[in-house]
Amino acid sequence: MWEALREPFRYRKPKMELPKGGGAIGLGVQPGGKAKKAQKAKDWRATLRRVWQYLARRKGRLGLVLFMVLLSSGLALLGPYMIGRAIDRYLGGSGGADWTLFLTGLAAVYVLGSVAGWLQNVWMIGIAQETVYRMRMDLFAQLHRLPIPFYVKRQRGELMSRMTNDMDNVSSTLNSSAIQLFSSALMLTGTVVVMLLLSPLLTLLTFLVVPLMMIGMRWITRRTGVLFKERQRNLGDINGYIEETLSGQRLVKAFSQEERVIREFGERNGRIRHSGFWAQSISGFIPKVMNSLNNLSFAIIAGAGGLLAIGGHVTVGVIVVFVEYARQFTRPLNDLANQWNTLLSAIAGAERVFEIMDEDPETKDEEGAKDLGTAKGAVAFSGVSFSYNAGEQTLRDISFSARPGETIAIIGPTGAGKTSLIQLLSRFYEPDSGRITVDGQDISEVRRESLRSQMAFVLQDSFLFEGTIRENIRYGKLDATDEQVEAAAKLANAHSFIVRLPGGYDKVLQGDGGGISQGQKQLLAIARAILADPAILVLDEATSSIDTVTEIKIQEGLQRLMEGRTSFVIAHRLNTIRRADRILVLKDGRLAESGSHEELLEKRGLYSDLYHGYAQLH
Ligand SMILES: Nc1ncnc2c1ncn2[C@@H]1O[C@H](COP(=O)(O)OP(=O)(O)OP(=O)(O)O)[C@@H](O)[C@H]1O
Repeated sequence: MWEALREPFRYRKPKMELPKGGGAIGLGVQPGGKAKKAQKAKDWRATLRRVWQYLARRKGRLGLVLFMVLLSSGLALLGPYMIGRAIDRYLGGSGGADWTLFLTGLAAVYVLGSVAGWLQNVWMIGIAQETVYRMRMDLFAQLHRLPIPFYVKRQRGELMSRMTNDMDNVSSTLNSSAIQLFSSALMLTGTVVVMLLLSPLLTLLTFLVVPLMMIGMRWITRRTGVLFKERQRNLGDINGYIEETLSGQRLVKAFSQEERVIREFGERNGRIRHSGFWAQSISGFIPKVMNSLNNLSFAIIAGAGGLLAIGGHVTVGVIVVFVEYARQFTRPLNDLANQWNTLLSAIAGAERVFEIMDEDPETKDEEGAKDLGTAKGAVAFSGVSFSYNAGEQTLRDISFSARPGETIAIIGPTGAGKTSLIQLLSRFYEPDSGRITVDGQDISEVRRESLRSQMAFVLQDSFLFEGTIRENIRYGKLDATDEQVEAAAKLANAHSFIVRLPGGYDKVLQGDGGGISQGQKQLLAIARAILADPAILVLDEATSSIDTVTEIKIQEGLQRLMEGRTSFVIAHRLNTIRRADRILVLKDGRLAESGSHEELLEKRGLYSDLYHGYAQLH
């Protein structure tokens, strides 16, 4: 029974999976010898240095904060000293006349100390917020500069966790812990100096407890450092899982996987509970250990101080000052230990943020890359080969050309490379060899943005943002007037369904087009592409069945969209294929055949087989 109750809380040494490219922060319980430890230390120092680069942008303000820290620490040392001196003077019989002055002075010291502490906090929060603001901006910008392959490998939720949880960790540490650490270190030094000046012997005796404190703290932080880092990673993991299962909600329901999903979530949740429990519980020891050792130091001061006072080596005032200072030096030590953990988890967060910032962004446009300008739409592939992973060629030696305004249908069995071909044209990926040109210009020599601005995509699953229908269509051309938006919607055959919706063009769509049908989503995507008015169009024809009326509307809308533009259609409908100026038949990454419908039928090759097979099915 007891074992069963204990089980969820049993401490298991965490598995050390260090994040890619990062490294554990310093306190070193991980295996790996000296070299690894040195590397880790270097890693966390490098992380701190990078955070410092952000902080350093507000050097002036930071200087003011440091001044306030100095002032408040100095005043905190002065208070007890004044009390000790007053006691000695009183006991020595010289008190009396200047008590009012003394009390006023003491009050001034404490009030001023509080004001300085408050200012230091407010200013530091300002600096921290600005730092986190800049880091968040940089991270978000970087996320939008990263290439598509990066996203293929990552879970969206896990990335979002870096943007939220990890940034929050950095933020809260900068807000308070960082400056508290500094102020604690300062207080500690100041206290020791004054204590030594007052009585070196009593100082030494008081400090007998320090090695014990150090050992206790080190024991604790060695464990919690790893656990905090693990908790952070577990949080990222669970966020990824939540995002994935919520996005795939239909799939989960369709395959009745709810129970399994809940169970798997439970396992992840359990890991967070486990690391969170141990990290918090072990770090919760710190104040207890410190308190006990603090009491021990009081006892030493009282006992040894009493003996020294009887022997005439110190005054009672000095003992009072020591008692106060003992409290003051254990508090910063306590703070140091507590803040150290927060700092560790912030460093872990910052490391995860910088890890993304260090990812290679989309290969930069070549030096001197040109603007494509307004394209006519002549597209040519010559000898293009491509692989996602080294050694596994996805496209081999593809060559074809399309004149402006032509419709090119791309067909072929699943996995033949149709989508990959389109991805190369839009430079989501770069070919291993060969050349792709638009209007005779090698697309690797033009600015990506100028290339993509000449293209529009209508994919099977067109994405709609949360916002009004009008805003969603306008995404194709942000400066379009309301009239232009409506004209595009009319051409796309979307107008009639939009005006029938409550709110019409101002109806707010929930996330990804919730609240409208699949066919309606496609009509909106077509309207968006019409408004963008691109020279080159990429269409991925829907394979899902849509009712005949909507289907006819979509076909009409698409025909209008394709007029006068070079269109690449991953085609599934016979009508589209037959009407195309050229058909590219892909098989196993090769261009098996190309030509018009009639030409290819005459060849009696792969296309003819596919066509007849398809025609029989329909
Ligand atoms: N991101 C990726 N990383 C590695 N391999 C990939 C990736 N995307 C696709 N592939 C592989 O490349 C090959 C071609 O895929 P592609 O998506 O281009 O085929 P497709 O003809 O569009 O297929 P479908 O008709 O099923 O959409 C497939 O074998 C696929 O497994």
